[in-house]
Amino acid sequence: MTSLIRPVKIGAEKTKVPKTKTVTKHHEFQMNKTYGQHLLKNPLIIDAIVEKSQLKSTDIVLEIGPGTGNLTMKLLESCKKVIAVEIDPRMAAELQKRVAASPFAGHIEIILGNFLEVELPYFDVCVANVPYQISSPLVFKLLSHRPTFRSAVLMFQKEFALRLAANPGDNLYCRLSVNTQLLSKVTHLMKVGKNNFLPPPKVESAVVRIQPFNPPPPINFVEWDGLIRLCFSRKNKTLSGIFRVKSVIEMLHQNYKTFCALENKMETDEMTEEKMKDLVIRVLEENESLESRSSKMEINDFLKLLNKFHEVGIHFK
Ligand SMILES: C[S@@+](CC[C@H](N)C(=O)[O-])C[C@H]1O[C@@H](n2cnc3c(N)ncnc32)[C@H](O)[C@@H]1O
Repeated sequence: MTSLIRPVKIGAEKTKVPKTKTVTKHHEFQMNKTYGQHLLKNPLIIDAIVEKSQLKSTDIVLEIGPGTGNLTMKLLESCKKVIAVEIDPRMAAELQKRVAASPFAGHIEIILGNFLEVELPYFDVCVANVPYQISSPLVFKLLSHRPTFRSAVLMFQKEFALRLAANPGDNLYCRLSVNTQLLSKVTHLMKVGKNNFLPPPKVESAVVRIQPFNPPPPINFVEWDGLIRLCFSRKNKTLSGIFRVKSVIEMLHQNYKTFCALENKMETDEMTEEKMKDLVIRVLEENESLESRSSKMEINDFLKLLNKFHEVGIHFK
């Protein structure tokens, strides 16, 4: 359930049996591990995140998972308003109390709910130490939000952050890297050690900046992701090897027939699986991609390839 809360209704939602008991400056809380509750306790890291966010005094900032407000209080000093989406009513209540006792009482809106399910309002910048367990859907929810925001400065598990920012040839270059970098510029900003959190997580962390391209590229993301999913199914295999597999040809043949039906084109009896295979290999050959491996391909290489496939009626969804 999504609701705008003021005042916060404590106990509106049941929380799991707590695992870790943590005392912070403001309260005694029992942290809920399923919500990834690791509060930022180092003020220097908090200051660095706010500084890297390059906020304007007129900005509306979206914070995902404000917790007890350690980052929120700093954000409030640098912007017009913070909209904070928090799933745990105990955290939301604590935040509400903390802000009410500060000069920023009228500058916060708390949305109690699951970030992945709430309808997001307008915001200029997103800043958050996010719950790591929802990192991937969180990024794509932000990137599909309209109107496009200016930038997001986000703390993730280190390996996830490195994947987001990875370049062709890097070990961690993957589907997540190309899908994110198709839609935005990703910059790695800093590493953050476990001991800056309370309680410390098991993994190291890192902060990245994501700046969505505005306007977004005019690409059918379902088609794009279909191609990318296939190419990265074995990222070190040649495209020729990937596309010759029988199940892949069957899938592309089926897509071809569906596409013809949807476009009211004559169902071509002549298009057999054998011919589909020849067509696919011809496209790869003409595009000089037979020996290409996804692990080394740039975003533009994939875009060019997708266009070539579309030109001959080959679709990925
Ligand atoms: C890593 S803690 C960060 C807390 C705080 N921002 C800080 O840095 O001290 C993640 C926060 O996200 C909240 N959270 C977890 N899952 C969420 C979800 N799906 N939607 C919104 N908030 C969520 C947790 O309750 C917790 O407050």
